[in-house]
Amino acid sequence: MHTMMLKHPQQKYRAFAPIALPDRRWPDAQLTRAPQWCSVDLRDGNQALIEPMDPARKLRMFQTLVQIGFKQIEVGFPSASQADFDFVRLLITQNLVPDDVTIQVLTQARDHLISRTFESLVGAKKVVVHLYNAVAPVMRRVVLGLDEDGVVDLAVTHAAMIRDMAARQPGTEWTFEYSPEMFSNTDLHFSKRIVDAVTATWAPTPTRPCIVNLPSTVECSTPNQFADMIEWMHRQLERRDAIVLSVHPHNDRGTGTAAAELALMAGADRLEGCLFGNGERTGNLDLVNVALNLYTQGVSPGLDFSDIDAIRRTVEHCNQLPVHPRHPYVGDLVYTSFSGSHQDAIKKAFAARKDGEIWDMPYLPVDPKDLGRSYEAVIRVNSQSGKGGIAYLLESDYGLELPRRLQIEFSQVVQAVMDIDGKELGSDDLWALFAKEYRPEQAQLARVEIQEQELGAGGQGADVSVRAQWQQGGQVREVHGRGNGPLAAFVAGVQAATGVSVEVLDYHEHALSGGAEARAVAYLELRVGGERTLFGVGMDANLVNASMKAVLSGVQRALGESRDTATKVEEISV
Ligand SMILES: CC(=O)SCCNC(=O)CCNC(=O)[C@H](O)C(C)(C)COP(=O)(O)OP(=O)(O)OC[C@H]1O[C@@H](n2cnc3c(N)ncnc32)[C@H](O)[C@@H]1OP(=O)(O)O
Ligand SMILES: CC(C)C(=O)C(=O)O
Ligand SMILES: [Mg+2]
Repeated sequence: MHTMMLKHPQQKYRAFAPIALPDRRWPDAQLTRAPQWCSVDLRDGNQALIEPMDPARKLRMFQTLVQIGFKQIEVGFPSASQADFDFVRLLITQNLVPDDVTIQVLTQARDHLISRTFESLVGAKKVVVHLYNAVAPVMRRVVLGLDEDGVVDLAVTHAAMIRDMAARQPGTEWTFEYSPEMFSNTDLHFSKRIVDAVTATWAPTPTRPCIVNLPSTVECSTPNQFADMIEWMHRQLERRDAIVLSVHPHNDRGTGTAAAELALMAGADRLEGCLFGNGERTGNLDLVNVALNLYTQGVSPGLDFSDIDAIRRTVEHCNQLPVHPRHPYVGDLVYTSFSGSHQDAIKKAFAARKDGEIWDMPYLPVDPKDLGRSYEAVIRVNSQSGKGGIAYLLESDYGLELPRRLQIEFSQVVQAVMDIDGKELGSDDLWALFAKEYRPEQAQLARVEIQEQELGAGGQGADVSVRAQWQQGGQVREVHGRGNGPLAAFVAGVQAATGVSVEVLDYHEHALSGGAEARAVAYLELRVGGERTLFGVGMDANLVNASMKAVLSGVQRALGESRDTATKVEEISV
């Protein structure tokens, strides 16, 4: 019968036993500097791929890692396959490893694999030889068939073999690394015992340290418990001053990043992981995530992700696996807000932000531009959006600075379309909707004549008379009015022409930047027919004409509501 989730999972699974570390110090620690980074993309990442990388992809990955700034790169498991062996040979014989980069290779604690590993390394300048064997009780029991003494002996014998083989190749600068595999599932006292035995064999010194790498081969506890384990080892290990303490988290519980960060707080010096978290099962630690978490705390990670999208494309090509659109820092959607209230806050914060200020941007933990992203995708409009997002797009891409009440009015137009269509609207779509609704340029004004006459001492202001021709629907209409300014005169003319009262309640204007010619836009809030309040928008090279067009835009909209717009527009004539 098909098995189902258990009502009493304690019958099948047991909780991780807490670590006895009442005086733990890591909770008060702060991350103030970057760790040593080691990429294992070409080994742990590669061994988890559906199709392991071919030589061209491996080389591309290696060069990308070098460009990012990794100084330690695990390049393979040379005794496991001819492909891995050949790749290590290629790097060495073609001199493809920069002087400041150390390659690292993995080997099991088995004689023939170690011999083959050293064969692959002939002529290398600097190498980390990484030895591992399983230490967890289940692995001792079912895989190795050894008791604790037997496993310690396995590790020490092969650590000695490595030491001796390295001594026979003095032209290479060697560093040794030991990983008790499945450290996360192993009793701490046994982990300490085996690590101490290995480091006693290697006899590292503070100036020639070895690396002790503690993997959560399978993540099986909360990150605070992993941190307790790391602090325990950090405090208990012998020869600690001659050890670079490394961690190698996997992500089975989805907390690989947290585990790594807390492990650093607990005393680790070095992290192993992969770009964007590729690796066995749910992946290795995502090194980009940790590096950029540090960056957003003001700590330089020493790795360069200035063009994070190019790096993602390379990684996707090499791994033949996509990066999720919501992946931290790099996903397509991670700098995008669809929700109206988020958009509103971002728009206001961008407007308030001054150059050189500390980054304090709602909903954006990092400046997308630092990672080679533009602000274009920061706001995208769908049915969850509000006026702020719509206004932001029209301003960023079309230079329109809509007054607040016009934003509210136009967002209702957009929402009505969204309610029917439900699809995302880009700035081009929004502009098309705006142009259709307000016709800011359609009202063709021609032969505008403005005559101004100063009134005498007893009079007030100026007496202005406006005559204009309005070409609409293939016909030429005349508008003629008088007032104390061109706009007032024009409004009077339109009132006379339509028989409808028009009152200007509010007026905004600005120049439109961009384009060959200077242009202006006018936004008029009008009361038309004594009741309805609404906006008209006009654009023209001439500011006065823009405001006249805005009057026509608003009147057309108001009259178009009660009767068919096209015919009503035709009626607005003298
Ligand atoms: C957690 C990690 O990521 S560890 C890295 C794992 N990486 C990989 O496995 C990828 C590359 N691996 C390989 O290509 C192969 O597994 C090899 C070359 C390492 C070994 O291949 P094979 O000798 O054919 O063995 P196989 O793959 O079946 O591995 C199981 C054998 O290794 C033995 N073994 C496993 N770990 C160890 C160890 N640390 N020390 C000694 N023997 C070990 C097992 O006992 C088993 O031996 P058995 O066949 O006598 O029962
Ligand atoms: C070889 C070791 C470090 C490993 O990959 C693991 O335990 O996850
Ligand atoms: Mg691993």
